[in-house]
Amino acid sequence: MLIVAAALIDGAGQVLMHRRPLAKHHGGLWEFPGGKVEKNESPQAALARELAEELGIRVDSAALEPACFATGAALPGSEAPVVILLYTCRKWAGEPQALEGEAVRWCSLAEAELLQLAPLDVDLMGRLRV
Ligand SMILES: Nc1nc2c([nH]c(=O)n2[C@H]2C[C@H](O)[C@@H](COP(=O)(O)OP(=O)(O)OP(=O)(O)O)O2)c(=O)[nH]1
Repeated sequence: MLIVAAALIDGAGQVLMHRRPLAKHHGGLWEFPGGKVEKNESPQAALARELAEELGIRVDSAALEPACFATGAALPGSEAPVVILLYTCRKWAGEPQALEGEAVRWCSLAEAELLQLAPLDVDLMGRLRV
């Protein structure tokens, strides 16, 4: 299963983290915002769609820069391993809000590393260079 996620980085070098809905898989853990790539969708288009749905911001595909990836075991009921592609993004329109999740917060990378992160987001965080 292919997942895409974004490290939104503001002018002060802070990154936006998203807290997953409590009732979902890894509920309450923090992650880079994003979600599943649908059939016949490009990763960049999927990420722009997920950021609009989840945060209410508009992102141009050209503003998404590939950063790193992480892989994990298949989810229960699926045989396909989880692959997450992380992009950095420094330009968007609108103010990010938690439209679907529990919360969003801006933090320095050092602060973000101390959040209770979803397992694959721990790997992404360790590989992210901004
Ligand atoms: N960000 C992140 N996602 C993970 C990890 N491990 C893991 O299995 N996933 C899976 C869970 C979700 O199915 C998917 C994230 O996509 P999503 O946020 O759109 O999925 P969701 O739980 O809202 O599921 P759905 O209601 O859309 O079906 O990636 C992880 O460590 N970090």
